[in-house]
Formats: sequence, C-alpha cells, structure tokens
Amino acid sequence: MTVLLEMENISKSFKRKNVLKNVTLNVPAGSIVGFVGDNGAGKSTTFKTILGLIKKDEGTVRLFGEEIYGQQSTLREQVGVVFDAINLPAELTIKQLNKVFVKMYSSWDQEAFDRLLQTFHLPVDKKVKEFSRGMSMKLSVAVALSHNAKLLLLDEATGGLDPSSRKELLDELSRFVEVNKGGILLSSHIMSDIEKIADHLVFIKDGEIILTEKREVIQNQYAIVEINEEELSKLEPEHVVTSYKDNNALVVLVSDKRELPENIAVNELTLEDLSVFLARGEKK
Ligand SMILES: Nc1ncnc2c1ncn2[C@@H]1O[C@H](COP(=O)(O)OP(=O)(O)OP(=O)(O)O)[C@@H](O)[C@H]1O
Repeated sequence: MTVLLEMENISKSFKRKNVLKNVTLNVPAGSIVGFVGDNGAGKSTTFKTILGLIKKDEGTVRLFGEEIYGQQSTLREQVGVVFDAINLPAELTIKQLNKVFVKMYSSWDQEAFDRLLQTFHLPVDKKVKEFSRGMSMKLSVAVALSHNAKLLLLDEATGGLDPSSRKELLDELSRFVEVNKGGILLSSHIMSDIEKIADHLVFIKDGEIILTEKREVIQNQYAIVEINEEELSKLEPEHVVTSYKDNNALVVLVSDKRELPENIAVNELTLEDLSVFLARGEKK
C-alpha cells in the first residue's frame, strides 16, 4: 500500500511548551484519516509542520515517500490545503481568481473546478470579500480538489457549513479518494462528519497521539464500560486502552469487548462518546 504522508516522532515546542510530543501518523493512499482532539490539542500545529510552515524540532515528515521539506512547488501542486483561516485575495472574484489558478498549477483541472463551483453553488462574479465564511470554505475546497493533488490536508474544513453543504463536501471528498486514489487528513470537531467518511482515526491529546485505529475496529470492537477494580484486574492489560475514576466507579475503554465477562453491560459506542472519553481518560 502506498503511504502518502508519514510523520514519525515529530516534536515541537513553542518557548518552553511542548505542543507536539513524538507525533507519529500515516495517511495511506485511498484513505481518509480523521484527526480528532480538543481545542489546543495540536492539530493545526501538526498540519503546519507537515507543510513546513513551522519548523519541527525533531522527527521526520515524508510526503509521497520522500522528505521534501521546504520544496514549496511540489507541496503546492501535490498537496491540497484547506485551513480555517481563509487566505484568498479578497478583492477578486472567482472568475478573476480562476486565471491565477490556471497559471499557478501546472495540472489545473478546469472541468473539475467548474463542476465543483456548480455543486457548491458558488457565484463567479462576486468578490471573495463579500462571501460568507461557508462560501469561502467551499471555494478553498473546490480549489484544493481541482489541481490533481494526491493528498488533501483539511483543518476544520467542514466547520461553519450548513448540513446540506457539509453533505455535498463530504461526498466530494469520498469521490476524490475513490476516483483519484488520493488520501486525506481531516481534522474536525464534528464527529458525525468523521463518522461518515473517515476510515482511520487518530486521536491527539495535549500534543500526544493517544489512539490510532481503523474506524470499523473502533465501532465493532471497542467499548466503554463501568467496572470495579477487581473486574479490571481480570482483564488482559493489552485490552485496556485507558481509564478514569468517576466517583467510586472505574470507566474503562477496552479494545475488544468480546473479552469482557458476560455480566458487564456494554452500550453501543459512538465516536462522540469516545472522543469525550479520550479527552478525559488517563494515559495507561
Ligand atoms: N505560534 C504559537 N506560539 C505559541 N504557542 C502556540 C503557537 N501556535 C500554537 N500554539 C499552542 O500550541 C498548542 C496547540 O495549538 P493548535 O492550534 O495546534 O491546536 P488545535 O488542536 O488545532 O486546536 P483547535 O481545535 O482549537 O483549532 C496550543 O496550546 C497553542 O496555544
């Protein structure tokens, strides 16, 4: 399997604060990796490190199998980027911007761009500064999907979109992965979006990756259960991912609910529950 993005043991400090601690994650071709963590967990810093916008202290970033750190032209062509802060020239219309994109990207796909403008209902004669936040987001995504990039880095790209726009956008992302065999690293606080399209999940907390797993494994095998110390001691340690104490009860995330004794009640696990749990739980 081709791996489009490999981050290995990336660390980064701002002044004395260690904001990324040995971050390791992969984005294989043909996959959508949901990147989940609370505010300030380190998601945007991770994206900026991949793009070389901030300097990492330690570790390796490989894109398309190579360390192409700082090679901005390769990055611009092959990596589609959508960040929360919109960075398009505000005085121009889409029609005017289109001429810039044609010159900027050697593999600009006008047909794809025209189709996306229609899908996202974007006006071509209106100045970007008059766009709503959602419209600007959709324009950024349309551009990212129109220059034959292999990898998309989407930091909160669905935030601020109405439900039908979110659906259109998620459908386009799934199509990109299927048709282009591309890969996507997507951060979002909207767990239902992640649930819909991500096939791998990476959870980050205080700059540390605390869980990397396939979505279907989480949904089929993981469980959050309330047990006591004695029951906990009977579980195989490798099945206990993390836990926290809630008054007298122990709340435990297990990686294989089939290993639990029968008397323990197991509820269906949603990604929303899991993300709240992981933000709270102690590292094992
Ligand atoms: N330029 C900077 N200088 C100092 N500290 C920074 C800088 N950029 C980020 N940080 C700190 O790094 C930590 C991680 O921030 P980051 O923006 O990566 O979080 P995030 O997971 O993207 O959060 P959110 O979900 O709120 O967007 C935070 O504690 C933040 O204050």
